[in-house]
Amino acid sequence: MSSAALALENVTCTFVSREDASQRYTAVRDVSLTVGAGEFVSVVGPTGCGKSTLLNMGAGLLTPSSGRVLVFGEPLSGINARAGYMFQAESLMPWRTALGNVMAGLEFRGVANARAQAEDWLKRVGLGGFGDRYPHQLSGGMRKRVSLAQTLVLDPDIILMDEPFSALDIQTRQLMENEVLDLWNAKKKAVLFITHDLDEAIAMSDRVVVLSAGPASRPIGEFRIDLDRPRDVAEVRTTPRFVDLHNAIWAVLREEVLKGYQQQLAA
Ligand SMILES: Nc1ncnc2c1ncn2[C@@H]1O[C@H](COP(=O)(O)OP(=O)(O)OP(=O)(O)O)[C@@H](O)[C@H]1O
Repeated sequence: MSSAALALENVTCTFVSREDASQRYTAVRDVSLTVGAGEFVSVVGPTGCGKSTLLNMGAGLLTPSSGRVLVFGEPLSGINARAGYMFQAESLMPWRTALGNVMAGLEFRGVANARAQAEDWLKRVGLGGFGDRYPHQLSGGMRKRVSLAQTLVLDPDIILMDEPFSALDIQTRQLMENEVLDLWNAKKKAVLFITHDLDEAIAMSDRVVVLSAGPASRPIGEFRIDLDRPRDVAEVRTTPRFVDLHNAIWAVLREEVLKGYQQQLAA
């Protein structure tokens, strides 16, 4: 049997409060989640439910309190070297040019033709002529493209994305989503994509997993997205099948979003 690219097996993550060590908070409990090789999986759920916690465990940045993480069948210890990450926050080094940022990971690995590979990836994300610009000389969308090139230039087998486009305006965001889908289509890497935006999750994914509101979140629904590919994220939203899927998933998610909202008000 071929093993999944990434498998979280019965993982629980309990945080100890910094202020009071006797206080504990279980963010996620007994979660099992797999991403097959070449599969695009999104996790949606109310704010604070533990989506980033799951991703961080997959990245090896956080060790589960119980359960385990498997990467292509092997138990993960330490940082997941087969994964590339793209987070919501800006991750570019302000003192390096766009090209310098894309090259950094390759240089760190001692790759011989780092410059040529980085230039190639900048072209692929539509920034061929912008290699010598510094991050502050680029728009928000361009900086995201540089981040994308920075992640993909390392050719990771698993791509972990935590709300990478949430800071962008809707048009730029849809352009970026389509670009990611095109790049993914060409290479078919395993993707774990975290978002609070159900439309985005459906438009991009092969499978959408819904997490319950915290504490002790767990998956409460899983939906296969059988929309044809290639997809245009803006166009696909108008198809009847998309609307059906949206209604079905929202029926599960709605209650949890309301619970999450109430908890925030109470906190
Ligand atoms: N290092 C930590 N120490 C203590 N509690 C934490 C820590 N990291 C996360 N938490 C708590 O765990 C819960 C889950 O956080 P997480 O960031 O995974 O949620 P999320 O679903 O990604 O949230 P959002 O949608 O708002 O980004 C939250 O209640 C958060 O406050």
